[in-house]
Amino acid sequence: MAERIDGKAVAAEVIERVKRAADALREKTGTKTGLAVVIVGDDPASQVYVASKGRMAKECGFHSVEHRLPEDASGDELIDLVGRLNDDPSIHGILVQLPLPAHMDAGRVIQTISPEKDVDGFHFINVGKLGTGERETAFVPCTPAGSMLLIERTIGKELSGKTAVVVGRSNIVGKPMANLLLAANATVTIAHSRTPDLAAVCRTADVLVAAVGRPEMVRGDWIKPGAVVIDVGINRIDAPERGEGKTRLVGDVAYGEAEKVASAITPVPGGVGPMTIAMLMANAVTSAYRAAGEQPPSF
Ligand SMILES: Nc1nc(=O)c2c([nH]1)NC[C@@H]1CN(c3ccc(C(=O)N[C@@H](CCC(=O)O)C(=O)O)cc3)C=[N+]21
Repeated sequence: MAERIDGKAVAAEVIERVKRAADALREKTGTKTGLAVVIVGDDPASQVYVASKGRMAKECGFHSVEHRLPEDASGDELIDLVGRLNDDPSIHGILVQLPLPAHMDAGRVIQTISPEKDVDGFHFINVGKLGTGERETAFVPCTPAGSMLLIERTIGKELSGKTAVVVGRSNIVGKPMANLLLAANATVTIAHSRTPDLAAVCRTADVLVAAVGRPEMVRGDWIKPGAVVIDVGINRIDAPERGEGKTRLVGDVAYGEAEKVASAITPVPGGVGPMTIAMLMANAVTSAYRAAGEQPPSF
């Protein structure tokens, strides 16, 4: 049976280190790490995520602010708010919760966030820095950064000689994940919905990262025996066996099948999800260190 990679436990360790780093910075320079989360509309899933980000930020001793705009706010109103946060020296990290309402151009909004405060790592400047290996001053997107930390904890930092397959090519997960694996010297393939014989490609992977957003798409026989499997998917599906109208979370990997083949695998929930939030806190305190002219710790 595969080892179950405990993302919740690793995330708690990261949070502990963030808390200590934030305290140390405050003692040395008086800088209190400030994180602003902006949410537009009242999508219930987004509310839950934003609430847990706020809770975690407070736990880290941050100055934590939440800005809520109505569903029918204009793109310009949101951009004005981002501009004020850019100019506010008490704020070191800005996160605009995605998805935004359809009438807003999310890409345009993200590019108005100051790259120095872009703790999601979605701004072109940060994307370019990651792509060119300029890690010292970049922000790495939280989900790939957290996934990478789980891989390091499981098989180490050095992936030369290993084959990695990332299923999914989003700007938020797939592409930055591939860049991180490449930087660790893995031989990397990015596969996606139009890849012929996806199962055969996945079977080449010593490290398999599933980020497609399709419940339990990756089956047990897609997995190379002994592979490390990172399941980024968070899919809410109906669970009538739990009672009328009940739902449950599943990943992009059929866990029960995969754990019989893999050497290690992340569960859903309790795997990559908690790491995403922990890395957001790590990016925020890193930003505060940079703003204070101090060398941030590594997480
Ligand atoms: N600008 C922006 N940045 C984001 O990082 C961002 C976003 N927008 N929009 C939404 C997605 C989703 N996301 C998650 C974070 C934590 C969990 C998490 O902690 N999940 C728990 C379970 C949560 C539950 O029970 O629903 C787990 O997997 O164990 C999940 C999803 C961040 N996102």
